[in-house]
Amino acid sequence: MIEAHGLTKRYGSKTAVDDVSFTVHPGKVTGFLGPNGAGKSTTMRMIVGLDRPTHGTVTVNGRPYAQHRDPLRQVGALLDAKAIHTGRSAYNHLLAMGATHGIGKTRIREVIEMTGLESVAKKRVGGFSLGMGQRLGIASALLGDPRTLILDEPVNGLDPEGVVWVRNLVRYLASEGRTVFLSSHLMSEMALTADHIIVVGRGRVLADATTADIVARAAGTTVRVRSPQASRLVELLAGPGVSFTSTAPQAVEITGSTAEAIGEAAAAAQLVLHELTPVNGSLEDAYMSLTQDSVEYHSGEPGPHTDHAGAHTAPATQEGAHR
Ligand SMILES: Nc1ncnc2c1ncn2[C@@H]1O[C@H](COP(=O)(O)OP(=O)(O)OP(=O)(O)O)[C@@H](O)[C@H]1O
Repeated sequence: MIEAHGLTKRYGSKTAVDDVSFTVHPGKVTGFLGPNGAGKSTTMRMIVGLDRPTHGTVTVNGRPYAQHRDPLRQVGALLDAKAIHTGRSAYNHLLAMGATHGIGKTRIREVIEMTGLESVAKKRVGGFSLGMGQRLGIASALLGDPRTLILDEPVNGLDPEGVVWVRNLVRYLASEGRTVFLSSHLMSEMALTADHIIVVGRGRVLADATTADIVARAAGTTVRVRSPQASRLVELLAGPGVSFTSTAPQAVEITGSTAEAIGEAAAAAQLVLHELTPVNGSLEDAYMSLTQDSVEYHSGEPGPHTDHAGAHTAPATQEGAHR
């Protein structure tokens, strides 16, 4: 279990983490999402005592990290996969880590096997690919068989097989009753992996709910309609907050209304409908709408009409802008 209360971190005038409180529960995979610079890594670093909070507290399994006598058995962390002595072999790296906790060769061989590093375990870490480095970082985190795992971008650099492997591994670890807290920018992967999600933006918590609840917020906001009288239907439904995107002849996606309201309006006007489908939202949709005001580093639109001022593009609420 990880418990943060009023956690705050300032670097000079920059507030990286701003009065953040949350609980990460055992037996679940909790995803930690947020735009670049939102404060995820800083929060994770404070959890494992690598950064000192300016205010507030954070405990892991009931105590501040530094007060654990056997930290490797309490918390396994992957924070920066490159922060490993490059001259050592993977095996020797794990041996050196294990020596601090009396962890023997049997466990080292076990984690090497679990992470698929058998064929490169005796090679120098300096020659590792990004994916192999990530696997070694995960092996290091697992070494002490910890009750809590904190993984910052664990699938970064992994191939598709590796991504699925991490998903299955963290789900298995959570099913054993461990606390698993991981960050990722891959929304589709997070949707498949996490039971619960905490979203941060500009150092503050924007959402803390089950993945299903967060996705549900974005669901049902768009309804796909096909009708031979689509243009009549658009005229009928036009109003504040309702927008339309024509997707094909006689087909339109309507945002800002519900399937029930559209169906009833069509029936009252005796308009024929061939399709009336609420379009399920995705975690990405929900994330985008939650963080749209918290993104610090905006990209321009692709193509020749890039907004060179780098200004915030308007949310997709105008006609034709939704998809
Ligand atoms: N040591 C530091 N000194 C000064 N500012 C820092 C330091 N570490 C982080 N920051 C700033 O704090 C903010 C939060 O950074 P952090 O790395 O925690 O964000 P993040 O959510 O992990 O971002 P990303 O998704 O890009 O990894 C950023 O604006 C960053 O520039």
